[in-house]
Amino acid sequence: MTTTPVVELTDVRRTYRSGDTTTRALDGVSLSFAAATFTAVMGPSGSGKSTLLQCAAGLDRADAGRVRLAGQELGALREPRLTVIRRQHTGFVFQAYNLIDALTVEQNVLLPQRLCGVRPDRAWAREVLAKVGLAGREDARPAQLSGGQRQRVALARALAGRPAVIFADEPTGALDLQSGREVLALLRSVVDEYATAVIMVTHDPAAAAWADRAVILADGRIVRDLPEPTAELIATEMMAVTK
Ligand SMILES: Nc1ncnc2c1ncn2[C@@H]1O[C@H](COP(=O)(O)OP(=O)(O)OP(=O)(O)O)[C@@H](O)[C@H]1O
Repeated sequence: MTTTPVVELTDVRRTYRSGDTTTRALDGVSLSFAAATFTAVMGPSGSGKSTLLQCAAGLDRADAGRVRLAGQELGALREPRLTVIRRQHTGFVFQAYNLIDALTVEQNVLLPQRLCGVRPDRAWAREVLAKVGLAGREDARPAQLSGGQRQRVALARALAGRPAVIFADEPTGALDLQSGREVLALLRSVVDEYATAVIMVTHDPAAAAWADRAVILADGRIVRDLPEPTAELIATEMMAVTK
């Protein structure tokens, strides 16, 4: 069975210029991500992981190459349309949760729908909150929750729009081991139960081992693409590229 990739990058390049300095953050990256797959993006600091995520999500524009998201080529789109595509098809989870403290848990989850002008689906919000283990905490404020619980609210918010792909940038970076594992197990079950694609940047080989695939970047290029990676294999390969 062949399926159209949810996200596809073809020979993507992204260069940053500041003053006389030019940095090739992405230097010819081609990758595709299918539905119901969990990919970890790894690599040394400065290797281009966040840039890859931003370009794949349409938050940053490639200088050259093609990015397709949910069947649409992003390079051809102007900002308002790009925003619509992003809101319709993507969800985001960040290391710092990015919740709004003045809103309740449920209001945070429904915020992207309100911003889209879509009628908020409270029943679905409650379902995704139950999915992440927060049934009964709908009226709490983020400040009343632990870091792990806040990240689970962020995941519920990402799920609320029924995205084809969730981009997660170091989602366990600020969490203790146990809370981090809970978030990773949830990402895994979202992939398996909802057929969402998850693309997660992480520095942690143990976190990456929850994925179906680990892609390792160095100097803006893909240097490893490992199927069914174990933490040991990832750690070994990371050492090899960091040398
Ligand atoms: N806005 C920017 N302006 C100038 N240079 C940038 C900008 N964003 C990223 N870079 C540079 O591009 C390269 C790749 O950065 P990127 O943040 O994608 O790497 P990363 O692998 O995510 O790093 P880290 O693991 O430290 O977060 C780095 O050399 C970085 O300094």
